[in-house]
Amino acid sequence: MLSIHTRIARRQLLRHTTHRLLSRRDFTIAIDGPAASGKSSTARAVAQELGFGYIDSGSIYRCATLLALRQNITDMGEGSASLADLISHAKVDIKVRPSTSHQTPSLGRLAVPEVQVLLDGEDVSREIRTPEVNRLVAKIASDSGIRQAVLHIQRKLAADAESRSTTSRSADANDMPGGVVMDGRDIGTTIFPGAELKIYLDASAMARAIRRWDEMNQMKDVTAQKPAHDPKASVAPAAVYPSVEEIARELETRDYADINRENSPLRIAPDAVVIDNTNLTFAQQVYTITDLARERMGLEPKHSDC
Ligand SMILES: Nc1ncnc2c1ncn2[C@@H]1O[C@H](COP(=O)(O)OP(=O)(O)OP(=O)(O)O)[C@@H](O)[C@H]1O
Ligand SMILES: Nc1ccn([C@H]2C[C@H](O)[C@@H](COP(=O)(O)O)O2)c(=O)n1
Repeated sequence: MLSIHTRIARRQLLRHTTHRLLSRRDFTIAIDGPAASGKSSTARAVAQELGFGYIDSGSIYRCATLLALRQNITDMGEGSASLADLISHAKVDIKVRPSTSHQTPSLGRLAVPEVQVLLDGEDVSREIRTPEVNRLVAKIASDSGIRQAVLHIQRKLAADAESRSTTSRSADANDMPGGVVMDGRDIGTTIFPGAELKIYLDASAMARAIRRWDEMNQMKDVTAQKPAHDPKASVAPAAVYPSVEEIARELETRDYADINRENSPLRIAPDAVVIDNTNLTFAQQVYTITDLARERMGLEPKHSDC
């Protein structure tokens, strides 16, 4: 026979555990915005700060595009159904590796986890970001059959987001409900219209193009620093790296396609918080979002001074 105290303690433990289980995916943060506005770097840092899972929805469209290129499907009229079938039967996985160090000078000291994208077990993280994929992805993403297939993958990945959460939660993250941060173009409008926090991240077209250009040049520098005996170390010819103007044109073309497509176009959700980060530091934009999330979870904001 259990004592009354033991029974009360057990009941409290059960209630606490149930609350923790129920609240694992209680909080969803949707981050939408145009290309290169900082969505994925911000979403990853926010996820790590809050100990949430992270899903890069654009990478799923990129996987579909890679499949299309590999199968030579470029006509979305005829190929749509077979590509939708291919992607819906493929296993897309997004693995987050927690980071403790800053990645680039522009990001300061904030940790931005690395993300690995697996397509049927193959690491395609680099292959889905090639110029060929960049050129085709907006066309693939405008197809309604593909969007429907990707929607199911997105919701499934979110459902087991807990296994994706960054393992090194910040000091007080254990007191928080679980959650997921997903970035894309239609997360707050279509995928999770009930998300607890919706952010529309924007920046001027020139700031976005310069940041992308900087990013490419940093990668070029890293490649150049590899030892000369490494056969993979040869620096790609300069012509491979586009100018800021070319990058700006590519971003503009992609934004135009994303905003003007019929299915689930890029829109600002009516209840979204719009953050223009043209003149913000990376830390300012990340902490603005984590503090908004903390407030909505009933917790004290931590960075009201930055
Ligand atoms: N406030 C900021 N100041 C300076 N650089 C920033 C800032 N925010 C993000 N960046 C940088 O801008 C670049 C683009 O960011 P990111 O890749 O996160 O954009 P994105 O919106 O996810 O892009 P895409 O839609 O093409 O996937 C990255 O190099 C990132 O480090
Ligand atoms: N929820 C989403 C996410 C992405 N897309 C499209 C739009 C982009 O052109 C493409 C690649 O996205 P990125 O990796 O650059 O974020 O995928 C979309 O339509 N909906």
